[in-house]
Amino acid sequence: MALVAGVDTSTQACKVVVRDAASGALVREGRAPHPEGTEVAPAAWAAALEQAVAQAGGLDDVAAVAVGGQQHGMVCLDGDGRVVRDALLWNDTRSAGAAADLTRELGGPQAWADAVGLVPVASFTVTKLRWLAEHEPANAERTAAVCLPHDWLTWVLAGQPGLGALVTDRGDASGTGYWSAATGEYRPDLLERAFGSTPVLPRVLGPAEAAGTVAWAGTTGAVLGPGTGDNAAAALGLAAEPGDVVCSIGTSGVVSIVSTTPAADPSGAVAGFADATGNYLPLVATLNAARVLDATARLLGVDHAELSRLALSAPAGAGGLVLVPYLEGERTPDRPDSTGALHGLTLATSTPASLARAAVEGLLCGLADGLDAVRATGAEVRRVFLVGGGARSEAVRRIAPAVLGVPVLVPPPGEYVADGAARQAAWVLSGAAAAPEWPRPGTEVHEADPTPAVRERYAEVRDLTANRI
Ligand SMILES: Nc1ncnc2c1ncn2[C@@H]1O[C@H](COP(=O)(O)OP(=O)(O)O)[C@@H](O)[C@H]1O
Ligand SMILES: O=C(CO)[C@@H](O)[C@H](O)COP(=O)(O)O
Repeated sequence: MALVAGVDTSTQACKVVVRDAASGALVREGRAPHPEGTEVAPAAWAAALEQAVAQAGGLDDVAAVAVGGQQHGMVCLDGDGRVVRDALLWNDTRSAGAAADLTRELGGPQAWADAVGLVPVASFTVTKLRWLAEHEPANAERTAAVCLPHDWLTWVLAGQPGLGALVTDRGDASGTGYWSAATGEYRPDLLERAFGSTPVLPRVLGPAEAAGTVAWAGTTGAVLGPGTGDNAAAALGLAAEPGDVVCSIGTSGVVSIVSTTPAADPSGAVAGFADATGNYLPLVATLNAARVLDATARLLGVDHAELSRLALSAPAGAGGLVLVPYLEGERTPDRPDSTGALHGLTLATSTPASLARAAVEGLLCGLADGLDAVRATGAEVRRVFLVGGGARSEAVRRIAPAVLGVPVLVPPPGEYVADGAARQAAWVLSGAAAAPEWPRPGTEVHEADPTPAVRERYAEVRDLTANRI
């Protein structure tokens, strides 16, 4: 029995699954937390990987490994392969001004959508590089190569074999802002425009192209997959097909759709990413998802089970209470400096149940706007899967179909990003033309009468927010 391992180096934690390459059966798993914050030393990801791998029983008997990871984070390496500064993560908003400058300088949103399928916002790597060039010129000067969290961890697993050996894949490259999913090419001119020079970039591998072999922490020889961004990995883990939407409620809220055609949305709502199979993955992401539930539970002094019970005990619309959940600023819509807001407080709505309901509905309204934006690109939505830590909430699972206005398919709680990475590893190992057919996770179907009034009231107030001080 050949075993494969999949890693999810996500925002809040590192998760590892070991699966049977032929059947996909789960054999062992492990996880370890990542540090808080939007600026993180990559060494912390390597340490969490070691811990999670140890918990998952090691990699000695594993034939192939691949890494899925949080997208967009800027990892800068010097000429000797040392990390230049802490990585700026996808949810770090300090480069919002750089995003606006870059957009203007190239001639506006349409020019960026045409060039690389996305319009710069603070999340994308290209804006972080502009920020670095402007604010930390000495660090920019020392930067000999730039890569993403999953690229870096793949390179660490390979034994850090020199900058020329850095690799990435289409899925993650498409979130940089200097690689086009439509053409499959880097745009060094855009990198030069943003950063003032063109550091070494990872080679973009095909979906099942080997990235070398593991030489790490006493383990050698396992084949390395190219890895991919977490959302492309989740789609692969769920065996999503064209028209399938994956709605993920993790640190980020994501609505992505597998598509046979690239997207280029000049409104900036939908980013024209690639997937991990050779297709495309138009995607909307918000900065505020599961942590809105964490924060509301903390405010109310309850755990997630009680928050869910409270939310379900209140009526749809929470009696008019609306939580605009921009607790970390927001990316879609582009409100990097915004804060959250509570509208509609009355004596009647000043209850834990109303607040719990408003929190669940607020985060889901952001995702429903995302689903609308995906549809507005012309994409035909076939099915909607709901995954991520937030989908463990019963209230989220039951209220989602009402707010989204479609039935949602909820697979069992699991690590679908790590599963997708494991499936990619099995694919690379097999040398076959397509990923192995592992049994699809069964899904629970949640249906509910749509509640458009909830979205209408949310739309009335979502721009009425204060900026942070
Ligand atoms: N039962 C639950 N109800 C609501 N939120 C939950 C529940 N269980 C976990 N979470 C939240 O889900 C988030 C983690 O989800 P995950 O998809 O693993 O995130 P990420 O991939 O960004 O690290 C955390 O914020 C956690 O508090
Ligand atoms: O920025 C994006 C996608 O564009 C996020 O999806 C990040 O990739 C982080 O995801 P999670 O840690 O929430 O899974």
